[in-house]
Amino acid sequence: MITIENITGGYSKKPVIDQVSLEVDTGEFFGLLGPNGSGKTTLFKLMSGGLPVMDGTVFLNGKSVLHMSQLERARHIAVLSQETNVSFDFTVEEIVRLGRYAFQKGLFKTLSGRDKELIDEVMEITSITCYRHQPFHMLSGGEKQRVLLAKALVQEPEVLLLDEPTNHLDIKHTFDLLDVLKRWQEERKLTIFAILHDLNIAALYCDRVGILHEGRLTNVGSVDVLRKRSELAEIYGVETWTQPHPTLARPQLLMNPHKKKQEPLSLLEDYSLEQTEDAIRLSFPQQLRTISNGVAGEGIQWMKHFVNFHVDKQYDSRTPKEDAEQWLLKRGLPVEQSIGMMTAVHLENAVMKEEIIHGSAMLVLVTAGTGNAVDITCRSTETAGEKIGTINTFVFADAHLTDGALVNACMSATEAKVKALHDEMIRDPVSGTMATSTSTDSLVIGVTQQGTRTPYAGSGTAVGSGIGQLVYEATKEALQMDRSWKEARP
Ligand SMILES: Nc1ncnc2c1ncn2[C@@H]1O[C@H](COP(=O)(O)OP(=O)(O)OP(=O)(O)O)[C@@H](O)[C@H]1O
Repeated sequence: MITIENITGGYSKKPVIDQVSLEVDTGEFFGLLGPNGSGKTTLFKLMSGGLPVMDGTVFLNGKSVLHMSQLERARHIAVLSQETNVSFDFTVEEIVRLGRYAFQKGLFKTLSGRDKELIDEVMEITSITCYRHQPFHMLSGGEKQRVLLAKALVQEPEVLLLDEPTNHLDIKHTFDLLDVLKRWQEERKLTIFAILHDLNIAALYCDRVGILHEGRLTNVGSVDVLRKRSELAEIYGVETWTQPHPTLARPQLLMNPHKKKQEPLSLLEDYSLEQTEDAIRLSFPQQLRTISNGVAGEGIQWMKHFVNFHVDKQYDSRTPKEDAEQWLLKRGLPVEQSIGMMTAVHLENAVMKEEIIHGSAMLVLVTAGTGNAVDITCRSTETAGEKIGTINTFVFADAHLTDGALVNACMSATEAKVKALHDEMIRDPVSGTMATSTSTDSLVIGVTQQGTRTPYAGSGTAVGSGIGQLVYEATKEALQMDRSWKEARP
């Protein structure tokens, strides 16, 4: 365990680092963050003996690090600082070998067989074996960084102090290097104290972080401290948003540039509509913030084009996403900016409604078939087996919604659809009870993100109730059209 106790120091009488205390557990990866000039490198130098302390001390497992000889310190602590200047023209291998110096015995300090094996292993995992015989000064900044990391790792340290270890590295080498460190941390209980600038990298790799601000350590804790938007805005002067990583329980930050304001979008005037037998396409000149379960473009996204494709009753639905993406491409629509849904319902039965409700412009498009109508409260997963019935709902609103409000909006649209199914007496053909949906319904909510940001879009809000009213009317009418169409073609 490293214990930093009230450490104070700097370059003149006025200290840069002011009474910093911190404990880093054995086997922990601690990330020191902070804006330029906040004192990170100064603290690093005070900890590693590169700068004399004015007050306080640093302990490693209870023993004062600052009173250790250089050789003794090198047996426990490896340092990778920002300075990559190497005075002699050593080869890569010679530099890495220097890392074993503190452990070499005898008058001539020769390398043991184990030392050589370790050097080979570390050169391999830091991907520098191919530069083995090259002069260090002929390497790129990123390659030098990896060589110096290899030198630090062959010390087999208990503690590794790193000052911006990835600042010269491309994305692949950044992740490779941090993966190596993480593996050593986990397998060898290596304690890592690293200065990091990239908050997203810190969020992915650190067990705990702390932010240095004007020489004082603040916000020490799990990486969830990076969710504190107002603190980050105060310390860094940048507006941030936190998003969850899609597969890891770790936050990721998005930054807001101070960009020029976009032309306002008039939802009901600025869209274009194209309808053929094969597809209905609605496009906007700007991307809308969307939440959707469409076969193409699902999730939370920014999208411009919204397409409902007609498919044959016999459509083989094994690769719906790929098919929808191909159809988008055939129409010259970029997959990254388009939502695609499918329906076997004839598109002349689509219903579109637009209105300004409670001051918000709304546009709703629905196609409804009920062959696969289902009562979700019945336990059977058996369906009628007919593939023609699905309800596809496109909802557009001139509103500025949080992600939570987008979920609210989905609920509002769904509640309205269920009411329409109920009022049209649509039944689950298997259970005979009232249907709540069809088995393959799709929905998109698209909002302009203009105006005042609101965290709610449920039934108690103007936006939610507007969505509810229009979706109800459009779904009811679409269900009636579907019924009439079927009755006309028994
Ligand atoms: N050798 C030096 N002599 C005098 N002042 C220094 C010296 N090195 C740094 N400073 C000052 O100490 C303060 C902290 O610098 P430090 O390098 O520790 O910041 P940092 O947080 O590591 O910044 P960065 O993110 O830019 O690397 C700064 O105001 C800097 O000007």
